[in-house]
Amino acid sequence: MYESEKKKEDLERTAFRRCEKNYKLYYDTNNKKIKTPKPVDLTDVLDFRSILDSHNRNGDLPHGVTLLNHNFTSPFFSLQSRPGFYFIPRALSIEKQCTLIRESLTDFPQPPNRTNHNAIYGPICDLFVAAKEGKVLVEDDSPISSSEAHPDFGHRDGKGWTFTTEKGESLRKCKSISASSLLRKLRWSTLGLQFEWSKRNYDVSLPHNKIPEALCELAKQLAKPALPAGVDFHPEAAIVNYFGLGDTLGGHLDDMEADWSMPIVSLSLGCKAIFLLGGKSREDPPLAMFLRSGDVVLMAGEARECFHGVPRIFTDRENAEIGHLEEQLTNEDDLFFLKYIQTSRININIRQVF
Ligand SMILES: O=C(O)CCC(=O)C(=O)O
Ligand SMILES: [Fe+2]
Repeated sequence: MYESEKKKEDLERTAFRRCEKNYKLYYDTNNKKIKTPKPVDLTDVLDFRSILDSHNRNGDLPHGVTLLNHNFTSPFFSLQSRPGFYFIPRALSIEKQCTLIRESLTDFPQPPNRTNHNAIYGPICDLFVAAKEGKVLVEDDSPISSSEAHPDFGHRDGKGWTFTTEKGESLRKCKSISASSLLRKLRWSTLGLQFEWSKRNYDVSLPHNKIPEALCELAKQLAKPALPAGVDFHPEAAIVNYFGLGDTLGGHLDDMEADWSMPIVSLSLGCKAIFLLGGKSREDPPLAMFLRSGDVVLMAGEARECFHGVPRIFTDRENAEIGHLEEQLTNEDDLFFLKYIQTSRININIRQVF
């Protein structure tokens, strides 16, 4: 057996990996004609919204789950087995969810913020608008003079990529990709201090803007349940994750921030997902829970040492649970946002780095 295969098999032996596989999207191989997802047993998935609703009806709470009620946020849950973890169901109003969805697709991926597309295409401006207008990104072979090249735009070998509305013959000689495919393939963008994925650390030398004021204020408010009175959270960086059908986020730790007593404030938008919260070892069996649009998770203190990930998002009508967004995003201007979010999930997680 190759070393890499052996490593993979070893990895699959961990409790976290087995749990991921349990919830991941697989297709039924028996039916070759229609692609049908394999059914998944969801009975063990914690559902904090229904726990809250049933608590409001009859006062019940499952063992090990605590409900807290401070006056600065909606009611929120903590778990006896995972100190430092907090779940705030329906923390974001529908209007706020819509605003954040719009921003995540327009402003947040704008340079100098970087996205997964930077490595191949350099910085891309106005991707969402280009996708809406049916544009195509083409490699421009003409050498760019140094006066034309923007210092942040990282054009390599004097070549750059530009959007065009041209179609057909003229594009055949160039490398090209449609803006709508690029939008579908957008997996992350980074705000504030830029996270450098290859080094798994922040590169403070990269050009960056501050976290947008409204997002900063929202995160500060939402962080309060995880912090002692009088201690403030200072957002310096955020990662926006974009998930389409079949996309997952593997089990990981976020350990590149200096002060682990500070929470990671994590906002869910769009289609419902399953979130796995493991323990300090990949061998600890994770807890699975639903994350719906508008839910917020905080991970501080000991919970910062817990492996976590997203093995599944649900994009089908019944399970996505985005009816409230469909009712809200009905203006002509919003239809392209709606079309995107009907089959996607967006996560914004906000961090204090130093
Ligand atoms: O998508 C999520 O809910 C979690 C995201 C996350 O853990 C991360 O980006 O570090
Ligand atoms: Fe994370």
